[in-house]
Amino acid sequence: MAPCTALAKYKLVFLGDQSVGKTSIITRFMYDKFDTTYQATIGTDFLSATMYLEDQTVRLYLWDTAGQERFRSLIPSYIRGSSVAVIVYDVASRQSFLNSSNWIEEVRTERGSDVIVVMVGNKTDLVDKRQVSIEEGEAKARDLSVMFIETGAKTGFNIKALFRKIAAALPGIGTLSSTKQEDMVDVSASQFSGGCAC
Ligand SMILES: Nc1nc2c(ncn2[C@@H]2O[C@H](COP(=O)(O)OP(=O)(O)OP(=O)(O)O)[C@@H](O)[C@H]2O)c(=O)[nH]1
Repeated sequence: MAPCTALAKYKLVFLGDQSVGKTSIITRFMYDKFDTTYQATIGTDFLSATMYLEDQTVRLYLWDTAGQERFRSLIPSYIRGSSVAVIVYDVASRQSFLNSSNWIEEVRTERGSDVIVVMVGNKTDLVDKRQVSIEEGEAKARDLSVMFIETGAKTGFNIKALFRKIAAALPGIGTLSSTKQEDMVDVSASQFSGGCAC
């Protein structure tokens, strides 16, 4: 087994209503693939990614949770210990946007301010079905003091930018002093597949 080098590790939990695109965002980031068939996440899925930043490597543990109501009681245990909470809504579903407040509240209850929260409006390709404008998303994020970005898992729009934004905000990655930190983070991910137990 390879020796463990000091590697910064972070838990990212993906939350949001059923079918907003949590799994699709992760799949696009990890494998650059998109699947139109919907397969509900059962409980939670777990992936580990190594991310190569400008001058350091970090390991991200991605927790892809189920949006379905019947798994709701499990959510606090998934949020526990997370460094980052990614709250996803569907820009074509106003309800999922409204519900994003509840998800953020749940994160705050569990983690207080010890967590980076990113609100993500996904499915930007659904131009004709859009029910939530980017301005509304930005305003809500500002009100709730969380980060914000719109993405399109289907087209790949802003997926790398999302992870770049997260990486630049991670505690311990603050050595990049530029105000444009995000621009300095080169994101590429590979699935971690053993070799080191850390
Ligand atoms: N048009 C469009 N469809 C998308 C996009 N992202 C996801 N979808 C579709 O939306 C459906 C749900 O996507 P998932 O990624 O499974 O959603 P989820 O949030 O993980 O769902 P749960 O596991 O039930 O919580 C699938 O049919 C995806 O193909 C997108 O950017 N654009």
